[in-house]
Amino acid sequence: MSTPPNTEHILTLDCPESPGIVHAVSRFLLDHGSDIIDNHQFGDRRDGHFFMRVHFAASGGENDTQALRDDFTAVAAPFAMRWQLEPVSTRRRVLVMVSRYGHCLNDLLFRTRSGDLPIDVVAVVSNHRDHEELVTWHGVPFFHVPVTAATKPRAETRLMEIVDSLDVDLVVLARYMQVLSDDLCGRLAGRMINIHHSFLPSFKGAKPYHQAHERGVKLVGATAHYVTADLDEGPIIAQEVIAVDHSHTPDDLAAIGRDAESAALARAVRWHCEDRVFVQGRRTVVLR
Ligand SMILES: Nc1nc2c(c(=O)[nH]1)N[C@@H](CN(C=O)c1ccc(C(=O)N[C@@H](CCC(=O)O)C(=O)O)cc1)CN2
Repeated sequence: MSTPPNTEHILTLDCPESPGIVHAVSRFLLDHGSDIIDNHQFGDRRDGHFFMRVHFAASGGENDTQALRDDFTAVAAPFAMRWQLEPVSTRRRVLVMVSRYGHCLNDLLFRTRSGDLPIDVVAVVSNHRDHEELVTWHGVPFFHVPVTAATKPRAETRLMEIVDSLDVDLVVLARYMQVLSDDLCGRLAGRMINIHHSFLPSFKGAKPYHQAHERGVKLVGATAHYVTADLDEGPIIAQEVIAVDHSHTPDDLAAIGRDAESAALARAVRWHCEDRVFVQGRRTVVLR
């Protein structure tokens, strides 16, 4: 008899702390003939909330994922779990937005092409045409959506048309330099990531490297965070810092900082697409 295929899945859940959560999950996996490959959990004692991410191999094929979901519903209900169960093979559909600075876009496109990031960049949207040739070379659809104060609502409507038509899972602001409306932030809550070019909460807003130079910092940094209506205030996902010194000009700091920006953004995109990030109020829990 041939051995049925093992399909790897990721089960993520969070819920109010309660006795028996781990037992209920492990019992479910045992009852479904699954092997646990990797398991991370965190119980936040401050606010009594529990987080869990289980990587497991189920005995059935991919078409049994819905059966697993149907059965897990009864496990989740008594604990009021928020949960998700996805095959590891699911590739998230990502739309990248960029303005003039293209280093983060270039890094994401390269990491995707090389297989380092297991995502599909399904579109790039920009308010400028500077990076159209690079995007087209990668075989990715490029959408030029110009923005002015007067046309911003129409530009955001066009963006959502593209997001919906391409079934986008995640929007990544790769140095996209336009403030997005409260409405758009609400519609993409939890699935839009921005890279801010400073080690937040230091140096919010415009020209953070000039602010940092004025302050005489010895580290520059970058912060990848979920986008909310409050500029640069969204839950932080990943950060990166690089040492600098008194000899560096603001332009030097910006050049040095570009590596930190690309590294922090790629890490945040990876963790989000691997279902490792949980938003808890103004913070995140990252199970890695
Ligand atoms: N609602 C939000 N929108 C955006 C966020 C956010 O957190 N919430 N992050 C920014 C990125 N960003 C800093 O990282 C940033 C981008 C743009 C501006 C800004 O003042 N833009 C001006 C236009 C500037 C220009 O045309 O060059 C504006 O929108 O009027 C500040 C911070 C992305 N959006």
